[in-house]
Amino acid sequence: MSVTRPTAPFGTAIVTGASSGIGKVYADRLAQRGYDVLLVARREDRLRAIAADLQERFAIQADVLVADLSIAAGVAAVADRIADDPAVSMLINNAGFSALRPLAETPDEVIPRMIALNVTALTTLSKAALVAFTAKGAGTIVNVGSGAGFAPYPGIPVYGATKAYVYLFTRSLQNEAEGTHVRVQLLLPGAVVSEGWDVAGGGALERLPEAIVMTTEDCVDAALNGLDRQEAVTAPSLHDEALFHDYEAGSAALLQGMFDAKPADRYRLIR
Ligand SMILES: NC(=O)C1=CN([C@@H]2O[C@H](COP(=O)(O)OP(=O)(O)OC[C@H]3O[C@@H](n4cnc5c(N)ncnc54)[C@H](OP(=O)(O)O)[C@@H]3O)[C@@H](O)[C@H]2O)C=CC1
Ligand SMILES: CC(=O)[C@H](N)C(=O)O
Repeated sequence: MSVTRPTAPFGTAIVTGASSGIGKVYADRLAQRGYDVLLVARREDRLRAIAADLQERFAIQADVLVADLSIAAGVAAVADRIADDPAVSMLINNAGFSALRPLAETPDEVIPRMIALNVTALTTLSKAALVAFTAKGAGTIVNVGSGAGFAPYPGIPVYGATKAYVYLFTRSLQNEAEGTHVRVQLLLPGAVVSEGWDVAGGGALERLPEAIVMTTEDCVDAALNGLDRQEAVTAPSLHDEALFHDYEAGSAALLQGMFDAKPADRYRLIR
């Protein structure tokens, strides 16, 4: 006889990039809060070990979806799950990678792969979740950007630009979700200790002063605290919130200032 397990009270949280780093801690904390979790990444052995551990410690359902989110089939597998499983109540769009190299030294294949994962997958899955959550009148989307998306930083030309995209895209998504019961949080970590720095290469983490690098646990606990406080944007390591508010006020003024039928005086031709 088959036994149907009751759905967890909070539903199922999908965590992309759950096999290590920030995503692994998200899976842990959400399971602790009583969510069932669906863990997504490429390394199946790691996902299965994490899922087994979470099930044992928190008595929740932890499933695994092995998918490469830099290819369309992998993204479609997750999007289908969001569309088809009414228990899905949260999407943590966390999977991403960086390459610490100047553009001229970045292998050609890395560029489309990074954009596919950091930009296309996050966008496609956000859309799938927005549609599904709007239809059922509830749901939470968390998009993981980075402090590196706010200004050009040497050695990460493509990565920084993908995170600038995550910022602008997610702020727009929040406008679109306004008036619905879909919540969208933008998480902006600073520097966080994770395997991501090994993937990025160049031993950069070791060169950073300890005082500016956060643990994954502190990052995710602050992120969830921000979510509980209904924050739209959570930047765990940003102590001076005014910096962010001034940035947004400045960019809104710049946007307005960009629109005029006449060229600016400095471009007037002197005859
Ligand atoms: N660490 C930091 O300082 C900062 C990190 N961030 C962001 O945080 C997020 C998590 O990074 P972090 O925890 O540091 O790094 P990790 O390398 O520890 O985690 C990245 C996760 O993404 C998964 N992943 C990578 N490529 C793919 C792919 N093609 N398809 C599916 N999953 C993939 C990895 O799993 P697998 O290899 O098994 O597929 C892994 O689970 C990223 O978006 C990153 O940009 C933002 C700011 C700072
Ligand atoms: C610079 C990096 O690669 C880092 N993952 C970050 O987002 O700060």
